[in-house]
Parts: sequence; C-alpha cells; structure tokens
Amino acid sequence: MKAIYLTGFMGAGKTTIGKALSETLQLPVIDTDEYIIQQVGKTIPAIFEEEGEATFRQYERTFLREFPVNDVIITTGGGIVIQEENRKWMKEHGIVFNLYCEIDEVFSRVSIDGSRPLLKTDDKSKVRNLFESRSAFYQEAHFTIDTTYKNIEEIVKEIQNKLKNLESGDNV
Ligand SMILES: Nc1ncnc2c1ncn2[C@@H]1O[C@H](COP(=O)(O)OP(=O)(O)OP(=O)(O)O)[C@@H](O)[C@H]1O
Ligand SMILES: O=C(O)C1=C[C@@H](O)[C@@H](O)[C@H](O)C1
Ligand SMILES: [Mg+2]
Repeated sequence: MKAIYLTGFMGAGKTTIGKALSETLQLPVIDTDEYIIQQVGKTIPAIFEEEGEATFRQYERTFLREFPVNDVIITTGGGIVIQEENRKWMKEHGIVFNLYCEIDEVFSRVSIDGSRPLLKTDDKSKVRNLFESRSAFYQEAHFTIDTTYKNIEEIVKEIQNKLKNLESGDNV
C-alpha cells in the first residue's frame, strides 16, 4: 500500500490518530516532528529559537523525502503543507488525509505550553489568521476528515472506510 500521510493544523490530531491508525492497520508510523527532534537532537522551540523557522522547514522538506513511501503512516507537522514541493511529494507518493478541526476546538485541545512556537502568543487572531492562510493548502489533500466533534475511534474508522473504498477500485 502507498504511504498514508496525515496533514492538518496544529491540534487536529495527526500524531494521536496516526498512532491509533498504526495499531489498527498494523503499519509503522513516523511523526515528522518527532523525527526532527531525534535527528537534530533539539526540541522544536529550541530549533526555532537557535536556527530559525526556515531551517526547521528545510529539515521537514529533507526528511520527508527520506521516509519510505510504501506501507507506512507519516504524521506530519502542521506546517509541512506550506511548501508546495511537499504537497506535491505527498500527493504523488501516497494517500493524503487532511484532518480538519474547527479553530475554537483547536484552542481547547492544545495548551499554550511552549511546545508549539507558533501558538506562543496571547493573540488568538494571529493563530486564526495562520489557520485561514493555510486552509487551501490543507484542502489539496485527497480526503478531508472533519475531526471536530469526533472521538479517535470514529476518525480511525472513517479513514479505514476511505481506504477500503480505494482498495475496491475507487480513485483518489
Ligand atoms: N478527536 C479528538 N478529540 C479530542 N481531543 C483530541 C482529538 N484528537 C487529538 N486530541 C488531543 O488534542 C491534542 C493535540 O493532538 P495531536 O498532538 O495529535 O495534534 P497534532 O495534529 O499532531 O498537532 P501538531 O501539528 O502540533 O503536531 C492532544 O492533547 C490530543 O490528545
Ligand atoms: O503548524 C506549524 O507550523 C507547526 C506545527 C507543529 O506540528 C510543529 O511542526 C511546529 O510547531 C510548527
Ligand atoms: Mg503532531
């Protein structure tokens, strides 16, 4: 099976759903954020602070191309879609699921604990603007799954159903 890429805004549940889907489908999962942290040996806030966001984006772009493109789930960082070549890569090499979550629910899911540098602001309108500005990029995915009022089990089932339809001949 082609790689399954999960995209979406911060807090949409990519990492969480990826782990659950990995158990259900018995496929390995790679999380781009966790991979970068391991490879670079720094936390994401430290990379942003010491090397800058542009360098973080280079890591995302480089590592994305090093991951397998078959029989794997790749859960991405929320900003992977900013780079057009990443959107293209994922669509060419895999099946892309955009996990959508309404922004107010995002705010209640994620804490401003410093682990996400782009959420480290008191100004919610900045985060809303970021969310809006990326919306079209996320929607380039093969499928969009609204996760807003769903639990993990329901979301995994929905993804599984889409994959089953593909196996039985539907095109993406
Ligand atoms: N469907 C859901 N319902 C309620 N809470 C959820 C759901 N999915 C994820 N969460 C919670 O939201 C928080 C963020 O989830 P997660 O880290 O998986 O998001 P993410 O999309 O990977 O974010 P990031 O882009 O920052 O990596 C976690 O505390 C998680 O438990
Ligand atoms: O949306 C974003 O730009 C980000 C999301 C996180 O997954 C991390 O990749 C990082 O905090 C940046
Ligand atoms: Mg994540």
